[in-house]
Amino acid sequence: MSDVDEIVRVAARGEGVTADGRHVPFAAPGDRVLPGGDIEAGPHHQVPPCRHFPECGGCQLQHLDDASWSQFILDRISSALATQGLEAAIRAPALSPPRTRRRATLHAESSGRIGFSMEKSHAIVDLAECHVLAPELFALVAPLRRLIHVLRPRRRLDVHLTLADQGVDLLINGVMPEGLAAAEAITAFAEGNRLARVAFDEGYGPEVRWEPEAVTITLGGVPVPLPPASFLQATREGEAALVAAVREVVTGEGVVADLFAGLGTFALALPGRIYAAEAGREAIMALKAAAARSHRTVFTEHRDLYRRPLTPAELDRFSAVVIDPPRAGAKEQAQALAGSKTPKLAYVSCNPSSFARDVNTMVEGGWQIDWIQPVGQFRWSTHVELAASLSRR
Ligand SMILES: C[S@@+](CC[C@H](N)C(=O)[O-])C[C@H]1O[C@@H](n2cnc3c(N)ncnc32)[C@H](O)[C@@H]1O
Repeated sequence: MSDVDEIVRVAARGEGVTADGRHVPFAAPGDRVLPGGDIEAGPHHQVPPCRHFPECGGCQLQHLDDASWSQFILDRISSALATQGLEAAIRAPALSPPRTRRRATLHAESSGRIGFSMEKSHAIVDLAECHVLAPELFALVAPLRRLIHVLRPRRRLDVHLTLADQGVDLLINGVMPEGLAAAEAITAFAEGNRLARVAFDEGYGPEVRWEPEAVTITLGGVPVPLPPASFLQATREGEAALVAAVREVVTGEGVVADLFAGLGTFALALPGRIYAAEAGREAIMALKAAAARSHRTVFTEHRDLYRRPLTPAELDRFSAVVIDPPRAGAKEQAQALAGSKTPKLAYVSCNPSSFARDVNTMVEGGWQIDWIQPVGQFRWSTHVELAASLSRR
């Protein structure tokens, strides 16, 4: 067999790729593709720990060891930069351990099936085990199966699970339970499993049915009211890695801007005075209330940064800017940053392609990438996150 049949890298969607460009599903770097198409496992091929792999859409890369998963993450970032003609120093990825996901959306149907959607299909994998969810979240799968039988939903449900300070916060989208039997079942379920909150949403906003104590999430040491279905970094470890990287960038005096601030993952973890902008009204109100109670100086603004990005003149007031947009990136805000005089930027991204596009705009405006810290908080998935330090050349 010739060398060309060895897997040399992993493509964006997770298939192994041979030196001559052939894509081979579930193959790791170092695996050899035998003439009949069978794979001979190499040193980076691990036995996938979960019985649901590869059908379950929750994980695509369980056949990779951590070294080749890290390399996959590095390749995604460097190839996204290369499409814009950029290069940068990329640090070793910070990988979240198994069973640390504190936020996940499962799907469920009236038969009681509950789990992630199958890879490339809407069918639900009925979860018997999970190696990515935090144990507190996975422990609810069996009780939820029983509850869903009682609720008899007419359509498929989305089940949002978040590990809050008080325990698991559950939001079920797609059904509004009616009648005494359902109400009793919900109370017994919530009490029996010590849930922090149970809410339902049939399309008109979440209706809370159980919340014995106001639910919070502690960010930067500050308990923040947690509105149902809020954004949170997927793991505590991922949050810590992103915060540590951002803190390396934001060191000076003056006011720091936190754009796309959410509940304040960065605003509350940074020293000094912070301006925080966010389009989610409930999130920015929660951050404002939490900051006031803890005597942190956080000036909050409810603002749509796509329609109304901060102007260069507004940006010039800040000693540093943190930006953490959704997957689409922040094209208009990057253009304004390119034209501003603010000296330092921490760019946190969940999409290397939009990150590279935005950063390219800034590089053309006189910025440079100092370093990139990749973060793998969606273990064994193809999602890649990062925090980058940028400064003026
Ligand atoms: C990736 S999350 C980051 C949140 C926060 N920095 C954190 O780490 O928890 C992106 C945030 O951008 C907010 N967002 C989405 N579109 C926005 C817009 N047009 N203007 C301002 N904020 C927006 C979302 O509500 C969400 O809180």
